Amino acid sequence: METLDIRIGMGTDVHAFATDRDLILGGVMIDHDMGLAGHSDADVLIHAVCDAILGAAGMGDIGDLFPDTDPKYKNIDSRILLATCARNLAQAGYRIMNLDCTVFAQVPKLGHKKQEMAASMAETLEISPGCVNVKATTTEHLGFIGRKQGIAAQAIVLIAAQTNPNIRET
Ligand SMILES: Nc1ccn([C@@H]2O[C@H](COP(=O)(O)O)[C@@H](O)[C@H]2O)c(=O)n1
Ligand SMILES: C[C@@]1(CO)OP(=O)(O)OP(=O)(O)OC[C@H]1O
Repeated sequence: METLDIRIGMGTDVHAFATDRDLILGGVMIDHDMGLAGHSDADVLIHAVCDAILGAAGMGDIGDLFPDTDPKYKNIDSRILLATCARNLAQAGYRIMNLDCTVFAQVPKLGHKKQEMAASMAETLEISPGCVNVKATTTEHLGFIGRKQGIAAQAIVLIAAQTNPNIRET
């Protein structure tokens, strides 16, 4: 007889706006006069998703796997980091049931890019686009986001594994 092993994880990330940087969210280039500062491409949305996946699997956080002191991650496309997290998750015997995310940005407007961001992350994770939802909100001009100093993101993911109770865990 099989039992269902399900786990939940959440992730949060924040990056400051910076000049002379592209703005990339969920692996999608967003047209804006500022990008985000970071060691990698600073894709704050993907970083939150990585942390949600790692959290659900009990695998630490993004900085444990990809330290920002390692030159090999300098300006790296965060989809590569996300694909690594997905691979580690699969190797641990889990699959993603659904992923829900929120981007907190006063600017730019993101409504027209939400589907594209969801589809992009679904493609990288090799899951159905229907399993991924991306939302956006301003903070009504309050706080650092409201002052247009940066963008934050949160993600929550549900993962599941089929386990066989006849196999004793050591
Ligand atoms: N950068 C943003 C932020 C929000 N939206 C869309 O606006 C709606 C809600 O915004 P509130 O700040 O009033 O919560 C919602 O439909 C968001 O998708 C946006 O397009 N870009
Ligand atoms: C992704 C990494 C690694 O390049 O760098 P950043 O782009 O600075 O991102 P952050 O979310 O601060 O932390 C994770 C880092 O280790």
